[in-house]
Amino acid sequence: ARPLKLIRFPKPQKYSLGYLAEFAIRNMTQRGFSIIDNFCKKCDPRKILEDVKRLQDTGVFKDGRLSGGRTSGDASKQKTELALRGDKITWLHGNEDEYPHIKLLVDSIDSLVAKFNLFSQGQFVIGGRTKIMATCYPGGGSGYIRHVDNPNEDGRHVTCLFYLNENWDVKKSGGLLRIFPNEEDYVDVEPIMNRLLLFWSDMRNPHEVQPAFSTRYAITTWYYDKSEREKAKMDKLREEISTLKDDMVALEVEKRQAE
Ligand SMILES: O=C(O)CCC(=O)Nc1cc2ccccc2cn1
Ligand SMILES: [Mn+2]
Repeated sequence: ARPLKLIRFPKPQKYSLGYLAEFAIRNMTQRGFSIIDNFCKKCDPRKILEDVKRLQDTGVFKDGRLSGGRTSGDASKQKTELALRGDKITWLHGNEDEYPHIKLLVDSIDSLVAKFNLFSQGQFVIGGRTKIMATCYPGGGSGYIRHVDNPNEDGRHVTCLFYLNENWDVKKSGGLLRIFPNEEDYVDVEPIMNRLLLFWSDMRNPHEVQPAFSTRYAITTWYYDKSEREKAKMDKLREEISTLKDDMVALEVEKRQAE
């Protein structure tokens, strides 16, 4: 694999949302991902970090790996498990008044992504998003093994990652997000304060978080493609109906046996 040169977003002037959306789509179409630095204009990103830390102090962050893989509980394997999935996460709507700066950030990302439909040439239609995920990698070598966000067409089309790490030094603290947009290349993205990273959520962008040795915060949200999401929901309903039918047959058989 060879490192791809990271295109740095030109020094931001007062770009319109329309321009940013067009820039993001153009880059994502060409390279699978796009980076917008100094994304937050209206709010101070340090205030967003304060909100996330207050949220964290309420104790709602859970081990990400518990929702994913299993932990062995075996101390010797702990280091590896930490590198595989060491994130601590919590979900929120993003409109909570107790976290006004997170709300401001989410509203600006929503407004940017809403403009994507103007430039998608019908390839996709953004319709809605998941809840907001606040994540903290507590350092100590915590990372996230290479994965694809949406490998099975669950409807998620664009991953949006907003980083909150002031003066992050990769040499000291690791924590690079490495994206593999194709078989030969990879791209290393530093999780720096006020950086918005967007990429297609499907198989086009396998990615990993390399072990972090300082506390590393981010806010993530996924935007749905309307039709993919509708189909995924329909498939889920069909699955539930067929399970209910099986249950009914089983009950019918039990009833007969009891008679
Ligand atoms: O923090 C970063 O730079 C990216 C980390 C990352 O990929 N996180 C992540 C977190 C996830 C949590 C639940 C389900 C799927 C998930 C996929 N990706
Ligand atoms: Mn991911």
